[in-house]
Amino acid sequence: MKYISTRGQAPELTFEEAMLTGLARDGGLYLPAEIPVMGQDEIAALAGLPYEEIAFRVMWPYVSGSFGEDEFRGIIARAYQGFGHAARAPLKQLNENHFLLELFHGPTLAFKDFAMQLIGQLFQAALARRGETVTIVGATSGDTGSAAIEAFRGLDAVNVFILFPHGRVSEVQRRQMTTPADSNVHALAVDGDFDDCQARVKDMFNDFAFRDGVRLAGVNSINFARVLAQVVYYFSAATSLGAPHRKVSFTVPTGNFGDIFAGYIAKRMGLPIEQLVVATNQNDILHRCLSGEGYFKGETIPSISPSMDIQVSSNFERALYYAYGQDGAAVSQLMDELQQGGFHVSQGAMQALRDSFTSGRASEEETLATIKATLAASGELLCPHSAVGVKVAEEARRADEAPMITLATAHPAKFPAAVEQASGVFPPLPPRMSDLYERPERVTRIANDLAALQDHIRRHIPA
Ligand SMILES: Cc1ncc(COP(=O)(O)O)c(C=O)c1O
Ligand SMILES: N[C@@H](CCOP(=O)(O)O)C(=O)O
Repeated sequence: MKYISTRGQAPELTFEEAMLTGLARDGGLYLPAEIPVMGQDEIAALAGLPYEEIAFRVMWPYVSGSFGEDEFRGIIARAYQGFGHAARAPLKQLNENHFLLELFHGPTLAFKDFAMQLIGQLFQAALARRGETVTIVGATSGDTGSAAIEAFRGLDAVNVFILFPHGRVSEVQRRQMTTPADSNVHALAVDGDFDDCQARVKDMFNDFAFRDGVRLAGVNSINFARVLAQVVYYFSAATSLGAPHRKVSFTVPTGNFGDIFAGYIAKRMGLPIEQLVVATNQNDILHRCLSGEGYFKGETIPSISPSMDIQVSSNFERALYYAYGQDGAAVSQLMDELQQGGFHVSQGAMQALRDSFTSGRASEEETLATIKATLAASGELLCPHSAVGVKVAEEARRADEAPMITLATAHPAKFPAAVEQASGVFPPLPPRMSDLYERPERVTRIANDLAALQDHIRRHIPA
């Protein structure tokens, strides 16, 4: 399997090379040259299998040139052994035709652990084989950063720098990033918003002297391995509700478009998905775009679902690549226009996007009301991101049809203030994290300035 860039000007790579490379050298994002399709009988055979076996069968065609079969099975087993639920991604029924896919039973209590625990293992295996070290620089609105730090802390071959927007993540998220004592992990509180952090990370990748000098690697969803790991739970959830014999729909709380793009890949692999619903908070650039208003950046407004406070959705570039008929030059042109503020989507591409995605938006009030109402109706305490999903899903459901599965992307205990405000219930952290508020923090406050960030990173990686 070869991997190609959305902008068409970077070298084709193997899975392992694409994983270790991060952003393509033409500024684009790597994708498999062809998406493997699973037969309906192969999909049916997934029903009832352990999560790890489903993960192996779904991901194997993508990785088989880079990892051995036994090696990859071992990597999957180690990745998910620390999860706090035997099913890894359990489904809960909310009402007659609406289900919640709980993705927060990993070590840092967010869906990011599904991919990050896996790529932590993949990086270790690949770097040991090559005898190489890398510098991972990541941007986070709260959850990617803590998941990355948890997955890579204490590893000799990896130094990790996480940029998060100062004052714009929850206290639990911040402490998850600032309290690990391992010397190879560094939390940087940037004076800016998430989009600034993500832009600086991309700037570092586009500065080839810096990139090659520090051997830069990325674990944001820039990295296709991140997206791939998230494809798995679409299959596990859908087959447990009767796919491929029955269609299902998914609603995905969305920010950087990685999680819903994983659903799109699952659909292209043959999973019968009726609707893929993009659910946004008040930072609704994706909803506006899918409603035909073009893709124009606005100001990021802080919300009670801070992990989705994003205006420039990195993976939307991947969706545009397919919507524009895999035309790298067209994608490059759009991304240039985005630098100037935004772009209109062509009629044909808009139709292609609408064939794949629908969308909705939840206001702050609606999010709070959904947390309260869902607790009363089903006993399920939602985090604000998941509540955005449930609200939008209820509107997107059609009377006739496919069961709706909303992705519950984080544990409510990561956002206790909003959850308590909405429901009157304070969600406690799991016992293994109960001293989080007492642990000493280690963080560097830093300007939203490329040179300052690069200087800090150079000075903090071992010679
Ligand atoms: C809790 C939570 N929900 C939803 C999202 C949005 O996911 P994505 O960025 O893949 O669209 C994020 C951030 O990625 C998140 O941390
Ligand atoms: N919401 C994310 C933002 C980064 O997204 P990623 O999937 O590209 O890593 C976060 O919590 O950091």
